Amino acid sequence: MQKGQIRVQTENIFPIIKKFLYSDHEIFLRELVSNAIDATQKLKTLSSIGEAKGDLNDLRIDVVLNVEEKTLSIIDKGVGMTAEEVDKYLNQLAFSGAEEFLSKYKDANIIGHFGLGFYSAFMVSDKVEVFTKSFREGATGVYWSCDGSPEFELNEIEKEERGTRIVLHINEDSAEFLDGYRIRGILEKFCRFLPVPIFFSEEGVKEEEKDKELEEKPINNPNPIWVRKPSELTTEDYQNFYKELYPMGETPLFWIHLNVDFPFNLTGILYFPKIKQSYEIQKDKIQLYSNQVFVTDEVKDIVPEFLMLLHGVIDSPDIPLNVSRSYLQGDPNVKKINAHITKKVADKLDEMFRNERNSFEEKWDSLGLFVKYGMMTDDKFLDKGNKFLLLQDTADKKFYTLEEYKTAVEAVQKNKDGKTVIIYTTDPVQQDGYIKAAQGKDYKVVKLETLIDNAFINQMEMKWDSVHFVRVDSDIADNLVDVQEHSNSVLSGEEEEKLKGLFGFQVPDLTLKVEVKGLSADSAPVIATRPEFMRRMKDMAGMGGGGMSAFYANMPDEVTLTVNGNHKVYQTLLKEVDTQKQENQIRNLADLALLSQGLLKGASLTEFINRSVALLS
Ligand SMILES: Nc1ncnc2c1ncn2[C@@H]1O[C@H](COP(=O)(O)OP(=O)(O)OP(=O)(O)O)[C@@H](O)[C@H]1O
Repeated sequence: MQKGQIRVQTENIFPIIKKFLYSDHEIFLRELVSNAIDATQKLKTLSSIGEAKGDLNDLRIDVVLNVEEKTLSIIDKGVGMTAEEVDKYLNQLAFSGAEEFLSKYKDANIIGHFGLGFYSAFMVSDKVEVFTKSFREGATGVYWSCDGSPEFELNEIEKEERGTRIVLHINEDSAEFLDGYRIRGILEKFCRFLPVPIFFSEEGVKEEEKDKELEEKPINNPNPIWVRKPSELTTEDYQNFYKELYPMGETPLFWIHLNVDFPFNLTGILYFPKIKQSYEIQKDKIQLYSNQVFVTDEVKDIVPEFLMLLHGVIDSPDIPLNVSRSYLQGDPNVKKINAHITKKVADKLDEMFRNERNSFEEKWDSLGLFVKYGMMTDDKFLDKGNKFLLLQDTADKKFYTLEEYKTAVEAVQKNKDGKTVIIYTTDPVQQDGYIKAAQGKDYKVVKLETLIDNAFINQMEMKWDSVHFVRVDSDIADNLVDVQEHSNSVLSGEEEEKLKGLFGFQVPDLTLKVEVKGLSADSAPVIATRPEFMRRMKDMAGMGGGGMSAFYANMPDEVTLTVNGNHKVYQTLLKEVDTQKQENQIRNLADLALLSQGLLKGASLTEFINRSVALLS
């Protein structure tokens, strides 16, 4: 028997490990199962090149909980360790056999790197025992144990089977890990796609209390599709895998299979979900793996912000397992991964747009959100997105790219500064009257009706210097492209002034501006419009935008009432001798216009109804 001291610089590293190594204690299980996986994978590699002799038999990993003895064991049939190896790898903290193995056998898929994972066992254990036997011919069994002090015990034992059994004597503070549901839950979280079948069972439990069927089923799917070649996979495979990840999810729109091996390693599948309403968006749906070990579902920093809306998995051994935010942000690989994913997604969208435009257009309702969000937040994506961003016309529902729209409206929607005026509606139903008026002038009114569009419009006006956006109800149709100075009103100057005076009343919570214009006789008698700038600011404030918009949040809505002097109703109204009746009729005309803007509410609306009834009787 050999006795000795764990060789580390600090006198006693264990308190440090317990406290600081990992904030989440449950990851000890991830670390130990990962080691068991590594040991098994090493054996496969060595066997494939003839360095390990004999049958591999059924390679599996067992996690066994014994509540009576308060132990949790992790058992593998991998390479095992000789006494020298135990001394080298377990007695020297931060000495990793994985690094050594990797430098010798380049392509092996090994999880460990740092030589620290094993020690995480001491976060939850009073004592750790290792029973191991190397695959090497003539090897004998080795026993190692350590009770959390820097002293360890190492001796030879009889052991029949090749491989390693790690027995953790769970400490009092960690009693939560003596619960079968908890352990199964942790395994399902971290080990769901590990490459060797893992089984969980309980000892010391009455036979009839056991769920035999569950114990006979592996915890994991050792062969997830992201590690397979895209050419071997069918649409069904991708859809089934999506179901496996998100059992409640609807069939995704499409997916991108990532597969990079230079300058970093990355595989994965990103799914585009169907989105009906932007408020349904769920972030934190992408899962991050490192060699099939689950790391986190908080992929911020690795995946560009706008792609957090996607679902799926990313697997990269180049992302460290014990991720910490500050580490990730500074990591050059992470930056490259981020840029690569953006490029891949942009290329895929571009390819779909060019090759299957119809189906791209069908998906635009969901896709538009990603594309717009991406164009706003990532300039590289903006460059590509400019080519496949779509604007849908309200009249014939046809889709236009920006360039196509510019060409189509060139003759009528260029303003005096040479900019294309994009006329949009945020609500085709509510703004129907305004849309009809604009269409009467051959304008193409496009739909920009999602939550993100407000911000998108603001940003694109800064990024695209040749366009200007106006909402269809921001002015009378005549003024949407360029403000018309002259007005061919049939009214005299005096009559116009009188009319303006009649409309000079106050409405609570609104700032009204009145102008009299000579519009065509069949246009409405009064049109209420909301100036673009003010409305945008208020919309932004409404969505929680800060800065300048916050200033406008508490200001009253600004509305322009354009009185159509050419409408025949004024011929009689101006001559009306009953001033009360005249006033009521004028108020009603104004209220009808406000109603069309959805701005007539509360007491003003009640008054309008009462006045209308009175006018009828
Ligand atoms: N179940 C096992 N079978 C065989 N060897 C093992 C086993 N567990 C640990 N080892 C050996 O001990 C070494 C140290 O393990 P440890 O978990 O501390 O570090 P690591 O896996 O190399 O890196 P990481 O800190 O990233 O997990 C391993 O590299 C491996 O050589």
